Amino acid sequence: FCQSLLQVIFPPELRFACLKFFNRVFHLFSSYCYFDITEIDGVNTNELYNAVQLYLSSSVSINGSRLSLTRALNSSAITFGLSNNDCIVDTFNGVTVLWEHVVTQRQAQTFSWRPLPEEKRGFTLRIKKRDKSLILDAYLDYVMEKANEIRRKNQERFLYTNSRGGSLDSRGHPWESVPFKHPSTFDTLAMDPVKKEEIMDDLKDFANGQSFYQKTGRAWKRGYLLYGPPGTGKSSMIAAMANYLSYDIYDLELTEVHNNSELRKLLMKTSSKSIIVIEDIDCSINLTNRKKNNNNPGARNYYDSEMRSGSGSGSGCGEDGGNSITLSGLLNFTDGLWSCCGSERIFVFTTNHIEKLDPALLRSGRMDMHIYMSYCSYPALKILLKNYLGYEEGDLDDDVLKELAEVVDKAEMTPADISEVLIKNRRYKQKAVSELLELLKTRAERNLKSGSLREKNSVDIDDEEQEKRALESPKEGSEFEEHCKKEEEDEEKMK
Ligand SMILES: Nc1ncnc2c1ncn2[C@@H]1O[C@H](COP(=O)(O)OP(=O)(O)OP(=O)(O)O)[C@@H](O)[C@H]1O
Ligand SMILES: [Mg+2]
Repeated sequence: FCQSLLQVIFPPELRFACLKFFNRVFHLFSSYCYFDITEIDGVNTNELYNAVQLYLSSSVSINGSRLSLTRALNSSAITFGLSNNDCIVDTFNGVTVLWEHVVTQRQAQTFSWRPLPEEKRGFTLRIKKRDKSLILDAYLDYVMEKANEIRRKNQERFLYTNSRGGSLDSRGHPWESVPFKHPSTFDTLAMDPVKKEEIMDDLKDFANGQSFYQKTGRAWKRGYLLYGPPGTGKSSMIAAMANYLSYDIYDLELTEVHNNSELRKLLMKTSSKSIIVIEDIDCSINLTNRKKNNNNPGARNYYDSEMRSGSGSGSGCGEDGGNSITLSGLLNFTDGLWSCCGSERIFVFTTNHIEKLDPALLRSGRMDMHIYMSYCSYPALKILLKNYLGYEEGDLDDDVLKELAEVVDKAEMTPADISEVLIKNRRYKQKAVSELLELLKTRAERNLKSGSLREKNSVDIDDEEQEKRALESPKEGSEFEEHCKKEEEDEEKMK
């Protein structure tokens, strides 16, 4: 009776209005403001909700008494989250904020274009009114950025290739992908530790250099040229770079690209935080024979004028059977205005023959760092012995180490050759070392006899010299550049 009396005196409309009024008064005098971030915003999923959830997963420690655990599809990690109606305090720029995870049952399903979950989930952010203008925007940006970082770390990364030869998939994507699982890291990479450290620092500086690139007006990208004999770890280095920075890899098969505009489209479809790789660049484009009457009809010649234009050759029919990609197109790809559609990209070219590359590719500013992957040196050998046999610094006899140090440079063996010997005998460590020593000695002797012996220093100098020569050979710019200039002049005349 009382209940129905109350309902008569206070009909629901009146009660609702009262509640609203008290709520208003409360908020007027409260020193806090509240922001609701609901999981579903209208009909769309609210990206910010997912970001907040991920971000809080990095701050919610395992100490919490009740946490929700999730593992997303394709993810390699479990993330912790706030349980229903739990709170967590966070600080940003010295300001404290409170996050609450609010979960309520959804009212009887109203009409919707798509079925909604039974629970209504959202985060409420509480900030002191006086702090709101100070941090809100910057804080939310920070949350989004952190969430992306976590997502990238947890997410399996991908290796993309353009092996379909220009055709698109059902989503209009020219790249095919597989999960990237290469185990190579900078720890497993056998090379001079000082050089390795230098490369790792360079990569970290690049990845953390957003403000630097902005300040200096440079596109946020970096180019590495890896050169050296086969089996010295160029591909392994690329995998290590990707694993170190948690980047995706786009393995660009130039022979599958028909013209420059296709190359540009491929570039536009790459995501940021990725490494774009062109392996064996000297084989992909004919950089040796610079004359038109080249002996190798299958290879592409970037001096051919129709090929250089790229844009006009939509059909992609050059005299070389459909490929009209050019060096200028390639340089535009890495250097031109298109190269910065998106950001945080690393270009890596590899070659076994640096001397075959056009100086236009080597000139400073094109490829920021030239990395020579050398035959196995003594410090690199120590890394291989540690990785394959578990030998630490003091585990091996001093005499054996001395002998190894003496012959390893003279033997000119690649880390790939040496790891073969070690893998074969990995269960018999001593046998592995003695067999390796024998092989190194034989190779060193053979090299001595065949007269190809070079001291380590002169090896380095030779390669550097080779590079220098390649850079210096054209006094007035490369043949390629002169050719371009001449063509421009011809065009002017035609006009
Ligand atoms: N520096 C290195 N450190 C560790 N392992 C190496 C190194 N170099 C080569 N290897 C081993 O040898 C194999 C071949 O190496 P990789 O494919 O990286 O050589 P590459 O320089 O890319 O050769 P290519 O010029 O033929 O492409 C790899 O599986 C790797 O395990
Ligand atoms: Mg390789």
